[in-house]
Amino acid sequence: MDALTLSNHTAAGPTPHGFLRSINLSDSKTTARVVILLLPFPFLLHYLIGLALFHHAHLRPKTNQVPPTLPHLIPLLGSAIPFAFDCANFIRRATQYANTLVPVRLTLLASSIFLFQGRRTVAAVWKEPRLGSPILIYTFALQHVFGMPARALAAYRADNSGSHRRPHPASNVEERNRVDYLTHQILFRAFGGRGLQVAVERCVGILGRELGGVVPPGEEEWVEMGDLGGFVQMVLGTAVLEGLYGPALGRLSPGFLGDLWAFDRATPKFAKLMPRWLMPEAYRVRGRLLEGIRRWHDYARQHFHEAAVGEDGDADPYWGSEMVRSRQKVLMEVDGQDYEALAAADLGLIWASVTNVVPSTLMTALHIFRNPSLTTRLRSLLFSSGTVSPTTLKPDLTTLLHSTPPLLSSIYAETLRLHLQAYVTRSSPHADVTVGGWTLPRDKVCMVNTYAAHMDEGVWNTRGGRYPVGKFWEERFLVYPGVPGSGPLRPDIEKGPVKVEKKEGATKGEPTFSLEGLEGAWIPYGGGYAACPGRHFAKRIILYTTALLVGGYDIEILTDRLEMDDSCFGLGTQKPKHEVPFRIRRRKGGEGIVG
Ligand code: HEM
Repeated sequence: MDALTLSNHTAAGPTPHGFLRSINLSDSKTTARVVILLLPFPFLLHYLIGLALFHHAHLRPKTNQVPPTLPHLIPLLGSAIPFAFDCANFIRRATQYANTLVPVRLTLLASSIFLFQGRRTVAAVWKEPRLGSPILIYTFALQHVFGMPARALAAYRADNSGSHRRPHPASNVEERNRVDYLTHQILFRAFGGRGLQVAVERCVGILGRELGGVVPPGEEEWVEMGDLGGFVQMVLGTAVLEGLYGPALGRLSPGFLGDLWAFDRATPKFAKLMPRWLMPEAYRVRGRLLEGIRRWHDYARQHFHEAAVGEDGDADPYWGSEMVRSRQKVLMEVDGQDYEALAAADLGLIWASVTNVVPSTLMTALHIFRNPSLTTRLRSLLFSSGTVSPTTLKPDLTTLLHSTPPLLSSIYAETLRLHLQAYVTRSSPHADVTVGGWTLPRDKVCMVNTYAAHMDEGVWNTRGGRYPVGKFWEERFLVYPGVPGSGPLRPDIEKGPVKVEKKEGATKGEPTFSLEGLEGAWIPYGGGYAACPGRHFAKRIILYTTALLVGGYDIEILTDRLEMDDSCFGLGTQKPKHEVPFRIRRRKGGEGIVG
């Protein structure tokens, strides 16, 4: 008889004591088997207790409770593996309870973070001024992704004064060390008002020049190319980089833009703290980028003079813009900063300003040009609305902003909804904070995931499942007058008091673009005081580039294949997994007037 077979049976079966007595523990093989059999029990027990607490918290919620912990098997490891490696699926599963998006606490390698999801909860996070600072994630990124030296990080870590003009009353950080507030002010000036206008004008001018280099004016032959992604990265990437940071950076380091895209692909690995020996090439690329920025800074320090500032009152050929000049002055006053630290800070800014707007434009264009009838329809609207001139075939920036065809606005919003996969991070360094009926403990990390919000079937209108949340639908954000059930929100949910943007293009009988009721639901740029400072710039660049390509060029996509790459989940805009071959030619002026 096997040593595990029970010897002490009762009428009702073996007793537990009999079971244990019956095991022949002197047999080491048997002991090992027993240990192996019993090993999962503590983990299972831990999981079951977690599960019970999790359900209890949702079924009998207390006012302002801390979000419950997602049950997990292994205590210290927690949900770290699916969080890091099965990101998109895990986030969707972890934030759902009874088909509703809910906040949840995740255990990750002995620490914990809080995911705050659900459109009303997210809207409440945006409105809470104590959650207005992203300094925590900013510091993490500067250290682990952008390579800022430790001596310079101390000032960022110490800054608990917040992003607002008035420092938090419990903070005693000196004014010149308020790096969070000071850098935000510079960004607000650069990407708001006049700063925004001249920056966009510079970028679109360079975009025209770059396109002309690929498809020369006057030529109407098709040019075939291997990858639309590479093409947009090159022409629009150059336009944004040079428009914001000036011509010297790229001239002194000709491989800079290529390295920036290689670095972008490696950012998830840097964020997961992968060491140098596991990805030496990525570290080399980052080293080259930092060296290129230092070279540019040195050159600008030597050559800049006030008279070099151009007619727009902003650009100069050395630093590139007022934004960069101001950052140099302000950051050099902060404790512990030096030229190396400033290079890392600028790598962060350059990465943020190029690597989302370019793939977002690419995906907008790709969705349009993959669908020839959509291209024709949009082209016709661009000409009939006066957005694109029928003679030059170029968009007019002012008209584009004031009378964007609602279809183009809807395509833009739908592209960002479908492809934005970013974590937006907040914390409250001084006190616990209650938002939307949930409490975030002091100094804990609160994250909002844009993908979870954008895939929320409880919020988005799918016209009864005809247009699933995971598929592109160009009309999702259009409201048709007199058509019940049109518009981005599910018809059966309350819009609530929130209104993000006025409807555009309201002409009798025609559809209008609407973001009504979507605060906390459509969040590609984050939200609240710390929302992406480059969002107005990004919107203008995406709309302008799309209108320029649709109005002035024919583009044929030479493949039906479109799979998306999730490897940068959490860090920004999705890109296609494969190359997208295409051909492009200029259209003839005057031909564009359709319908
Ligand atoms: C489609 C394009 C873009 C998307 C989807 C996007 C998205 C985001 C998101 C989600 C955040 C976090 C916001 C938050 O914490 O609430 C962010 C932050 C930021 N974005 Fe953008 N962004 C885009 C383009 C740009 C551009 C063009 C610039 C600069 C010109 C820019 C500069 C920044 C900066 C500097 C931050 C960090 C701000 C801080 O320190 O708080 N972004 N962006």
